[in-house]
Amino acid sequence: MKCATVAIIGRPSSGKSTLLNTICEMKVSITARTPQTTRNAIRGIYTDERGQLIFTDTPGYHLSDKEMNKRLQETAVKSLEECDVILYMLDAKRPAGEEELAIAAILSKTKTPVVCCLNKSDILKENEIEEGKQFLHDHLPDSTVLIASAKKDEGVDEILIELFKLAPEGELLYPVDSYTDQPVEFRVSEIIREKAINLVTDELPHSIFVEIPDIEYKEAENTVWIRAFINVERDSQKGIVVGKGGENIKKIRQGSEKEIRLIFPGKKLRLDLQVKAKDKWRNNGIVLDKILR
Ligand SMILES: Nc1nc2c(ncn2[C@@H]2O[C@H](COP(=O)(O)OP(=O)(O)OP(=O)(O)O)[C@@H](O)[C@H]2O)c(=O)[nH]1
Repeated sequence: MKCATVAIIGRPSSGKSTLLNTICEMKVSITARTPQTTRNAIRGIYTDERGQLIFTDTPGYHLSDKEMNKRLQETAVKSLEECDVILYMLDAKRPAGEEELAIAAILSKTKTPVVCCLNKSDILKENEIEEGKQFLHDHLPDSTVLIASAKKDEGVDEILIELFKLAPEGELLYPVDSYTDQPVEFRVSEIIREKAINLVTDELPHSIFVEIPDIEYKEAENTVWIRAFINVERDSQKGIVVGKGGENIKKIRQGSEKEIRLIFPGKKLRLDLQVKAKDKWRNNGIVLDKILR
């Protein structure tokens, strides 16, 4: 049996969450059109007859001094030091800039083996593939390079083959039917956050975080009752999330309920959603500690 922890790293929007979801066949990490939507080191677990791969989805590596971005980088680097294999995702559609060089520089210094994946093959042109390969050859000559489309599930089996090749021998760390070890509150909050930011993506994608103060199972009614707060930074932003006549919040609720039900099969669901303003939570250490666990 093989068992490995795999850290997925890459620039924002390179497709890390999409790949994790394709591999784990269940929503474990939110995906969005806006970069930097992944804030935590999230785990997805893949198990088959070869063994188990435990994935950490690092936040998109992003160069900036702001406290939030600094924390995101710390989380990313920490996951690299603790894992058995690194899976480096590149979106070769975008030219390699300063951020890509910074990631490659960090990876070239680690002793952990690196598998590189040129992602979005479904939309890549031949010259973009060649440029991506050249970049990796120049900066990470010892790493394996694969080409895949996380979205279309093409080349993903080859990624698994390579990861298992590099995985050390070991017993399974999680039961065979697990696909994540995230607490239920966190998964629920991420589903709601995804629905919210995808609706108000241009106005305030990074101003939103979701808190779940209560999840209760009422046995007599066979109902899971969830209370959730969608927090924004200013009072004036509340209306954007709620939408005209409540249309946005309705869509957020409906979209979220559909996915949250999958977490509680056979049970009824009641989701109470409230939008609140939490002043400048992005520069608030206590709030950051809470959401960047
Ligand atoms: N065409 C195409 N689009 C993809 C592919 N993989 C991901 N995308 C899209 O790229 C965007 C970003 O994908 P994510 O999976 O959220 O990217 P990420 O690397 O997790 O982003 P962060 O959380 O910001 O670090 C989404 O719109 C995805 O649908 C792919 O293989 N092909």
